[in-house]
Amino acid sequence: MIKNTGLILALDTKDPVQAEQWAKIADATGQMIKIGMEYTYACGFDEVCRLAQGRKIFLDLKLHDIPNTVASAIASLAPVKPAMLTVHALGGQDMIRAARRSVDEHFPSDSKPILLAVTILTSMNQENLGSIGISVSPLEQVLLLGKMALAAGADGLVCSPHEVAYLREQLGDDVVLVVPGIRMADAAADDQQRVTTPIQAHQAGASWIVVGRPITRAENPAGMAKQIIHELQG
Ligand SMILES: O=c1ccn([C@@H]2O[C@H](COP(=O)(O)O)[C@@H](O)[C@H]2O)c(=O)[nH]1
Repeated sequence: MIKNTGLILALDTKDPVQAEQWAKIADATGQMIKIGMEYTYACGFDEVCRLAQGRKIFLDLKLHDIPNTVASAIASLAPVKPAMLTVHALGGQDMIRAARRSVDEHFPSDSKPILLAVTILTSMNQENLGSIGISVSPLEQVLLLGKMALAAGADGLVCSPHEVAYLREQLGDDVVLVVPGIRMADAAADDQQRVTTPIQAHQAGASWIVVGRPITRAENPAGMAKQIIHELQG
C-alpha cells in the first residue's frame, strides 16, 4: 500500500480573493493547490503567477492539441513554475512525447514539473464512453491510455479512484497517480461519476487526491480540509 497520500485543494473559482482564502487553508496544512481553467481564464496568467509564488502548484490546464501547439503552450507555462501539469492522454503518443520534450527543454532540471496524463475524466461512465465510440470498460480504457502515456514520457496519470488499485497492480508503486472524483460518504456526487471517499482512494493506492467542492462548499472549509488530512493519516 502507498504509505502517504497527499491532499490537493482545487481552487475552482473566478475570484482572486476567494482563491487566496482557500490557498491559505492549503498553506496552513502544508498541502498543494490546484489551479485550473476556470481561474486561469477568468483571472489571467499574471494572476496565476502571483498566486503560484512561493507555493506548490498543480497547474491543471489539461492541454489537448496538436503536438507543436502543446509543446509551445508548455514553454509558455514555465513562469508559473508548476510542480505538476496536465495533458490529455487522448491527445495521443506524439502529443505526449512533444510535451515531454518541452518540459525537459524549458524547465530547469531541478524544478521540472511532474507531467501527468489525464486518462478518462472522472465525470464519465460506461454510457458516456459508449457515446464517443469506446465500448470497453473505463477500467480497460484507463489502463490502455495510461500505459501508452507512460511509454510516451508522462511521469504519472490522473485517474478515478475506481481504477487506482488495478493501475497500482499493473504499473507498480513508482508511478504517480493523482485522483480526483473524491466525495465524502453519502454526499452527492455532483457531476462526478466514478467516485469514492478519501480513505478508499488512499487505501487503493492514490499518490494524491484532488478535492474541490467537498472542501470549498463545506460550511467550514478549513475544518473539512483538516478532517480529510486526518483521515488520510489515520
Ligand atoms: O478526471 C478529472 C480530472 C480533473 N478533475 C479536476 O479535479 C477537480 C475536482 O473537483 P471536485 O469539486 O472535487 O469535483 C476539478 O478541478 C476538476 O477539474 C476531475 O474532477 N476529474
